[in-house]
Amino acid sequence: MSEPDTHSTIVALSSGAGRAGVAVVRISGPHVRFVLETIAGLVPEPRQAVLRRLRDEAGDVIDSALVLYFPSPASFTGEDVAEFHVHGSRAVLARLLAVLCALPGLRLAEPGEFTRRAFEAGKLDLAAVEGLADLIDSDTEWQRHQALRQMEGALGASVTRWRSGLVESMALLAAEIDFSDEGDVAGPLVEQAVAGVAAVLLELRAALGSFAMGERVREGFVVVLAGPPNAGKSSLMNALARRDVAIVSPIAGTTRDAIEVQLDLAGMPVLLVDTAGLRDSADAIEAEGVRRARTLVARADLVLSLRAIDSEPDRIHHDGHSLAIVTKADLPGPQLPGELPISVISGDGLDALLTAIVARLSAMTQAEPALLTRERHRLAVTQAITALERAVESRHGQAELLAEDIRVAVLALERLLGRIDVEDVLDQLFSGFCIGK
Ligand SMILES: Nc1nc2c(ncn2[C@@H]2O[C@H](COP(=O)(O)OP(=O)(O)OP(=O)(O)O)[C@@H](O)[C@H]2O)c(=O)[nH]1
Ligand SMILES: [K+]
Ligand SMILES: [Mg+2]
Repeated sequence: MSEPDTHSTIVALSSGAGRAGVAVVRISGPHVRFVLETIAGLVPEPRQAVLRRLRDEAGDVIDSALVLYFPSPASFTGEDVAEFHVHGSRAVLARLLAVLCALPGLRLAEPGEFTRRAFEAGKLDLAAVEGLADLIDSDTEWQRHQALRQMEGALGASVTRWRSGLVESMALLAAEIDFSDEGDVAGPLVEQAVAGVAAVLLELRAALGSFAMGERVREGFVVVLAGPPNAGKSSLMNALARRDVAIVSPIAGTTRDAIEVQLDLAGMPVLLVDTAGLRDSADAIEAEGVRRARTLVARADLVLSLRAIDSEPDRIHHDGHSLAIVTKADLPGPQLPGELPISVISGDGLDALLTAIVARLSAMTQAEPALLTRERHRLAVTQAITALERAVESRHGQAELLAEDIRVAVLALERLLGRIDVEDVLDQLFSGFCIGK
């Protein structure tokens, strides 16, 4: 989106497209009061829903609607905003949008344009905009929880606190530079400034530690099914997904490509991956499948390591990275200590397996949702940490150099909230937004 024009009033369907009981059309900009008078015949009291017939220029009724008015500045975008809650029919929406866009000064919004106006009015910082995007995309409880916290400004509040700590240290250094004689050793003000920086550093390192978790919650924990051919990997995949995602057959080497399915396990987003049975194969395609399976096992958050109960129990691995599972427990055979028995035929052991998976993944996480959720956040905080480490480790006593390192860190942190470099991030983010957000 290049140079958005902010003089027009933007119009969009803000609820999902398609037939529905109710659809919400939202407008924002300087012509909102005029639009309300023209099509609803009045400007309602702020934030109070009124039931009105909406009419076109010829006076024909478009639909009856709940109409809401949010005067500037107390609105989502900071501008005058109105909402029309109409019946969610394609014909009603087509007519209403056509009538609105025919009015002078009105046009359809571009994707993310409401949010962009909110950002530009200072209603949301960039991290909060990202939180809003994640909330709209959230599929599971964990994602909703994390996104909501970010949208409500958790990262923004932390950055503001870190920044003010650093600015205070810079002020101490400025005082030191102004008042000390040249050649002096580090005075008490420098000591105090360095202590302030060290305190912020501690918090930045803790936040960085939460990044892996934040990214996992956004993108899903990767859980990989692995084991020899015919161990029952695809059968378990289908049982956990509750549908026929993967082909199951008694022929060893049935699965070749990795097959992925997204699951919501007790609110936790999981990407479950079925893989080719691990064995040495002369078949080039199967061998490639096995190679891919090994790569997936290496980057998984958790490996479900399967063995059929009627197979030779040669080796068993259940390290911190994997759960040992013995399949086909409805058949006779030896069960090894530490193995979780399951049968997709009887359904035995499946609930216990789900509980075990959730427990394993939960153990990787902390109670608080992560502050950093995107690579952009990780980069900015890493840059700030690098600059501050340089400040406290090697610049003792050199007030000017210290102040410069702190300034670099402050700039990196400001990037998180969008005070600088904002256009690139916004363009990328809003291209993923739907119209009306
Ligand atoms: N009795 C019994 N048979 C099972 C069970 N789970 C899977 N099977 C059978 O075992 C055979 C192999 O199952 P798959 O799910 O295709 O095994 P896989 O590990 O995906 O095999 P590849 O993709 O070839 O590596 C099929 O005939 C399944 O019906 C089970 O719990 N009990
Ligand atoms: K098979
Ligand atoms: Mg398979």
